[in-house]
Amino acid sequence: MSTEKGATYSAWSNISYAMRLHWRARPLTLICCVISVLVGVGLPFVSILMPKIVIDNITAGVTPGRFILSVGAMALLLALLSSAKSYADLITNESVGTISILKHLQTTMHKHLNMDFEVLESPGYAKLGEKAWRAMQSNHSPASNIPRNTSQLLMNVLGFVTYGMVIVTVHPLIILFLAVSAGINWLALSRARKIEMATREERSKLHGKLWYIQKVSKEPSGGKDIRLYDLGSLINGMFRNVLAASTKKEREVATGDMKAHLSDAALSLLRDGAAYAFLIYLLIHDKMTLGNFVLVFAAIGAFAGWLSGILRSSSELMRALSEMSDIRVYLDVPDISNTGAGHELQSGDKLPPAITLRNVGYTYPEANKPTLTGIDLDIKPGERIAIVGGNGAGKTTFIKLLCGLYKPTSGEITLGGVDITRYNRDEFFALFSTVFQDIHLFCCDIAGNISQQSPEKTDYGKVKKCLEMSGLMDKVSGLEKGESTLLVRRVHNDAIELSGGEQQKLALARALYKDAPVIILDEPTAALDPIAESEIYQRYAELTAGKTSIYISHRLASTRFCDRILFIDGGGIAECGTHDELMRHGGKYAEMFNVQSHYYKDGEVSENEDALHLA
Ligand SMILES: Nc1ncnc2c1ncn2[C@@H]1O[C@H](COP(=O)(O)OP(=O)(O)OP(=O)(O)O)[C@@H](O)[C@H]1O
Repeated sequence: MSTEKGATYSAWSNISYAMRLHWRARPLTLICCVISVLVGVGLPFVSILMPKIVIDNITAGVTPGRFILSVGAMALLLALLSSAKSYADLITNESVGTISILKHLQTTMHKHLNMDFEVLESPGYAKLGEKAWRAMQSNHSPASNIPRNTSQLLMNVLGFVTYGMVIVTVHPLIILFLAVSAGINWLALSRARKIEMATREERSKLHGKLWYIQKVSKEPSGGKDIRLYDLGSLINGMFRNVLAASTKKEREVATGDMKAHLSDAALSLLRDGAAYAFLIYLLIHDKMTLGNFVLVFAAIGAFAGWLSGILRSSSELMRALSEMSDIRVYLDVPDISNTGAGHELQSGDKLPPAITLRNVGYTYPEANKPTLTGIDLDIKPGERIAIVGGNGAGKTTFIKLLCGLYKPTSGEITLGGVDITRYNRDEFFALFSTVFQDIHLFCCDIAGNISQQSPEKTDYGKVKKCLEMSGLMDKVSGLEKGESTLLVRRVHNDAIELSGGEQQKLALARALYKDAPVIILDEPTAALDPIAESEIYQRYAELTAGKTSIYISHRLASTRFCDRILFIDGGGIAECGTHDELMRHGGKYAEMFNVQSHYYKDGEVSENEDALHLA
């Protein structure tokens, strides 16, 4: 079962999931777990059997040869079992945590990279991701130890049964007594586990908050504001409060555990004391041989150990299984879009067919009103469209819908008359070259950042051409290693840092390299200096030649070279037409344009009070 919220998996399902994961990665691990179970019970059993055999042999007066043979055989068996245990423990310890952590990291990495963007962005999913991440963070995490937890539980149960049988054969009353006290222990521990489970969700939320605050405090991107606005004490205060709340909850769990263990210790003392007294009574009254006395005496002590072991390992296993559920809930969130075979698309280097929007609307998850509603639009192949509008009008949302990152919550978008959801998601993405406002650089060289390919697959001539067109060539040619210069200093010591405008040029070069039939530029010149910006405007026709282009900008003068301007306002297309048409119409576009153009008079910045009014 897999839903975004509240999915659960049975204990059996989680155990078999973990076992299959280990079996596929290294079958020897599970074989060693089975060996651990058998040897874990057999080894102590042989140890407590040995004194009985020695005493029985002595009291029976066996020959020295037979004595040596039977004791020697036991000693040999002990040595063999002990070696088997060491080997099994070694293999299990070596691989249990490592395998599952690596497998989960690989699977989650694949999930992050391939899931729908809309799902990736949703806050609910991010919380599931944090929970899953915490569940698999270290190789000491319970989720990675399910094979070991399971084998320990089995070993304790097997030991409990075996030793119980030994005790039963000597005197059934003792086992009855031991079983009743075990039941009481179980109840005490169940209470502790209930507290743990009841507080789990809340503890997880508090951990999530701590994690977030820590992340914010160490990210350089927020570091400037934290220092200049003196946010340190505010963030510290938040951290302290959340930490105090988290510690309080953890203490509740620890107190429950402590009470359970105290009651376990008190009961063990009573139970074992009474059982030993009974044994001594049987021995004194000749109702038990010395050999059996030694055996059962030791068995009662060990029996208590098996019992506590069952309680402890079942509690650990339960915890591991609920963490495994966290991981699986995250991994099993389904994609919304079509990732399977889709409707046939024409090859990427031709103009795409017309894109049509009919009554398209979009409401963000958890938002109380739609960001966009009732959008009707026909985009002709090769058309150059500009999108303008105020902050928060929905321009970026519009282009995310258009290129399939979001699925409309109402209406439909078609490409060549076919609903875009019918195309394979990744084939559809291939139609778009995009430059978004937030630019991400990858920890490879400049050429790789542009081609988005390995060096062997990169066309360096094309990289150079795109660098020229985007205006970044001057910078790159001045670097010692040119386009082989590494980026992202966090990863590479010899990497360089690009300024905001240079990053924007690099993003444009990346979009040009992809050379997809639709090019979408979301404020691609916002960080550029006036000369670089004007070069991009002059080259716009060349950059978008033979492509459909969508251009978002707040600089209204820059949209004049587009065939059509869409003015987004009030959740829809409020005005549509060429620059001249919209100016003649005298609506909000014209108003915005006039306000903006007021700043620029014969190359000088107006300093009148209108400017202050607008600031
Ligand atoms: N991931 C999101 N979840 C919820 N609401 C969002 C999300 N992204 C944007 N919004 C909201 O949707 C509205 C439109 O945002 P969008 O980014 O599309 O505006 P925009 O026109 O591109 O704005 P700007 O000119 O400031 O870049 C805003 O009110 C914003 O708060």
